[in-house]
Amino acid sequence: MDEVVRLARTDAAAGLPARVARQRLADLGPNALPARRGPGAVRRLLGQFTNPLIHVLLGAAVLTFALGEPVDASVVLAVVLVNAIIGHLQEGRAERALDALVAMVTTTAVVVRDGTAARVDSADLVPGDLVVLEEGDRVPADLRLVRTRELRVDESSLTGESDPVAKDPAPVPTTAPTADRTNMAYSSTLVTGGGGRGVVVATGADTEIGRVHRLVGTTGSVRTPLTRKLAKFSRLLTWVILGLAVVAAIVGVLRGEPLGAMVTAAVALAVGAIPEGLPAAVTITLAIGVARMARRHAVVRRLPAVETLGSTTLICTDKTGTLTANAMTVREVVADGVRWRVDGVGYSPLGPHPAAPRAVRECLLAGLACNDADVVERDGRWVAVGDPTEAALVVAARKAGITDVPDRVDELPFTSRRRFMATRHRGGVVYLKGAVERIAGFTGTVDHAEAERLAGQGLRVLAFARAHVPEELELTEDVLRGAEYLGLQAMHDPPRPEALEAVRACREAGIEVRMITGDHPATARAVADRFGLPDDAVHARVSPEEKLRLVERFQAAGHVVAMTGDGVNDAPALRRADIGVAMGRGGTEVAKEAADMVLTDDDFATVRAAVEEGRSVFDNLRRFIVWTLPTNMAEGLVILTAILLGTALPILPVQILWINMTTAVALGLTLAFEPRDPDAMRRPPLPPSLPLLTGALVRRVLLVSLLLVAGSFAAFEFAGGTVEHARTVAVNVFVAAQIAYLVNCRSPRARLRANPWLPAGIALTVVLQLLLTYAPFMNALFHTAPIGLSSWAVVVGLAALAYSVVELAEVPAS
Ligand SMILES: Nc1ncnc2c1ncn2[C@@H]1O[C@H](COP(=O)(O)OP(=O)(O)OP(=O)(O)O)[C@@H](O)[C@H]1O
Repeated sequence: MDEVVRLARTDAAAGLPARVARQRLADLGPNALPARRGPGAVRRLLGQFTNPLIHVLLGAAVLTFALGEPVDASVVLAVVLVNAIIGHLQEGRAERALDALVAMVTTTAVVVRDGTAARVDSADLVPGDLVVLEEGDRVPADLRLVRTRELRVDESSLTGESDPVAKDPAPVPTTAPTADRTNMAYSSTLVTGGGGRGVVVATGADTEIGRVHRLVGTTGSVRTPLTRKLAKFSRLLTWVILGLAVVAAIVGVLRGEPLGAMVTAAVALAVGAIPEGLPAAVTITLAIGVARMARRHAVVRRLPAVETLGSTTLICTDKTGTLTANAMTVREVVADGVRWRVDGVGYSPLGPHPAAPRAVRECLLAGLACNDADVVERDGRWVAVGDPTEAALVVAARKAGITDVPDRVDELPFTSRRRFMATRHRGGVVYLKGAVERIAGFTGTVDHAEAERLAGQGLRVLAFARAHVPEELELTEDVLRGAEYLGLQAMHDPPRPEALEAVRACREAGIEVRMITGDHPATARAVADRFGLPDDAVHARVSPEEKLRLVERFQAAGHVVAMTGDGVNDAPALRRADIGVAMGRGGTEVAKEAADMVLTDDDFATVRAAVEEGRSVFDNLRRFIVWTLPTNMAEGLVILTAILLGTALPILPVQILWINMTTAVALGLTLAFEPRDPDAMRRPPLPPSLPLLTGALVRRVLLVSLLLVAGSFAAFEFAGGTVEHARTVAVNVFVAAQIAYLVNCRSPRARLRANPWLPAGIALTVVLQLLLTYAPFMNALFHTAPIGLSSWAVVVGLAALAYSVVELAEVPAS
C-alpha cells in the first residue's frame, strides 16, 4: 500500500496538491473512456445490403436489365440505393442520439486534495488522487484501497458475477488474477455497502473496464420489442407479396402476355407493395422520441422504455425531492413541553437569535452534532451542502446561536433501512436522531401526541436523544438502549408546484399515482392531501424490500408500473418495475444503473413529460404505419388487378417504382416528425397487449387501398387522349390521393407550422410530379406525357374526394 502511495507521489491522508492534479489532468487527459466507435460509416452502409428484401430487389434489377429494360432496372437500383442511404443516415442519427444521452448523465466522485474533500466530475480524476467511496457510488477509476469500512462491491459490470465482493486493503500476491485482487476497486463497479478510500492507479482507457471496452467496442443496438415485432411482420409481408407477384406473372404469361413484360410487372408489384421504409421510420421515430425526452430532462437508458412509457398505467413515486422540493426548514422544536417556533424559510442561518429555553437548546445541539451537512453562502444565497434534512437542523441550531459541537469520535451512519443516526463525541456522549418510532425504541418514551400533531401538518418530524457510551465500548444499537429523550424538530418541505400540476395531469391521462415514502404516515397523508391523492394511494414507512413487493403486487393486478427510486436498496424494485426511474441529481449510481430512465432534475413533472412523449412516439409510429400500409398495398394491387382482369395497366411498372421511390421518403417519413398531440394526455393509456394491427386499422388499410386503386383505374379510363396521357393522369391521381391521405393521417389538432417537414415533403412531391409530367427527358424515361388544366382538376377533385371519404368513414386510426 505504501508502495502505491509512493509510486503515485501522493499522500494517503491529504491526497494530491490541487496544482499537481491539474498538471496531471493536462498531461494524461480526462478520466473517460474514448467515444464508442461503432462500425465505420462504409461498413454500416454495406450492412444495409444484408437485408433479404434488398437481395430480392437486386436480383430483380439484374433480371429486368437482362430482359432489355434498362430504365426499369435503373429505377429498381435507385429504389435500393435510396432506401439503403436513408436507412444508413437514420441509423447513424439514432445511434448518435443515444450516444449523446450517455454524456448527459455525468458521474461525480468525492476526492481529497490538499487535505479537503470535494465532489468533482469523475472525468477530472487523475492517478494519485485520493477518492472517498460511499454506499451507492460507482467506482470512478481503478483504485488501490487504503482504508475500508465493511466495503462491498458489485463487480458484475466487469466480471459478470453479481454477488457483491468484500474488499479490504490487505496486500495480496501480485500474481493473483485481476478478479481476485480484493485490495482493488475497479472503475464502473458499484459500491453496494460500506465505504472506504483508495488511491487512483489508472484512469480512462487504462482501467480494467477500459480494456474490456476496447475489446468489445461495439455500439448499442437500437432494437426494441416493437422493432422486432415489426421486422417479423415485414418479413412475413415480404414473402406473401413475393408469392403474389410470382402468381401474377404466371397468370399473365398463361394468358399470353410476353414474359419480359410480366417479369417487370411482377417486380414492380413486389417493390411497390413491400413497405421498405418501415424499419427506417421506426428507428427515426424512436430516436426523435428519445431526443425529445432528453430535452425535457428524462434520459432514457434502455430504448424499449420509450415504448413501455406510453402504456404506463401506474406511477409509484417517492415523496421527498420528487413531489416535494426537498428544501427543508425547521418550523418548530418541541422539548420538555416547550413549543419553540422557528422563523424564516430557506437555509439562511442569519437573523436575530431568539433566546431558546435550555431543553430546546440541547435538542438543537443534538441536531447540529449528529449531522454531516452544512450550509454555505454562494453568490449571495444560502445553500445546503449535503442532506437537506440535516442542513435544516444546522440552520435551526445556528438561528439559536448554537455553533460549536464536541469533536466526533465515531458514528452509526443514517440509512433508509436504519432510519436513525448516532454520533459519538469526545468523552463518550452520543447524540441520536431519527424517525420517532426508532428513537422511542431506545428511549422508551417520546412525545407521541406532539409528533402526531406536527406530522398531521405535513411536517417531517425527527426525534432526538442523548446517551453515554464510553469510548472503549463498541458503538452498536444495543448499547444505545436507555438513551434519554431530548425532543422533536419538525420541518417543512414545500410541494413542487410543477409536481402538483403533473399529478393532476397524470390522473386525467388515466394513470394512477401512488406515493411511496419512508416518512411517517401522518406526514405522508398530509402531503398527499395537497396533491389530491386519496389515503389508499399513500404507502408510508415503506422499506426498499417492500417497494419490490409493491411493484410485484401491482404488476400482478395487470398494471404497467413506473417506479422512482434513488437508493442502493431501491435497485431491485427499479429493475423489476416496467419503467425504473432513477433520480439524476439525488440518486445513487447503483439506482441509475438499475433504471430504465434517469430524471436529470429529479422532478415528478418529468415522469409525466416522459409518459407524454412515449405516447407521442406511439402515435407517430402508428401514423406512419397507417399511412404506409395502404399506399404500398395499392401500388401492388394496381398491377395485380390489371393482370388478373387482363386489362391495360393504368400505371406502368416503372411508374409504380417511381411513385414508390419518391413518396415513401418525401411524404411518409415526415410523419415521424409530427409534434405531440395536445390531447395525448387526455386519453387512457393504450393496453400493452394491443396488437399492431387492430381491426379498425385493417379496415382503414383496405378502404384506402381500394380508393387508391379505384381512383387510378377511373382516371385512366376517363382521361382520354393517348395512353401515355391517360397513364400520366392516373399517376398524378395516385400521388395526389397519397398526399390527401397524408393529411388524413396527421394528428388532428396539431398545427401545420409545428412540423415544417410535412409541407416541405408535399412541396417536393409536387415538384417531382411536375417534372415527371412536363420534363421531356422524364416523359421519355417514364412513358409520361404533359397533361392539361382540366386533367389537373380531375386530379385535385379525386384526391379531395378520397380525403373526404376517409374523413367521413371516420375509421379511427387506432
Ligand atoms: N439524515 C437523517 N438522519 C436521521 N434520520 C433521518 C434522516 N433523514 C431521514 N430520517 C428519518 O428517516 C425516515 C425515512 O427517511 P428516508 O430518507 O428513507 O425517506 P424519505 O426521504 O422521507 O422518503 P422518500 O424519499 O421515500 O419520500 C424519515 O422519515 C426520518 O424520520
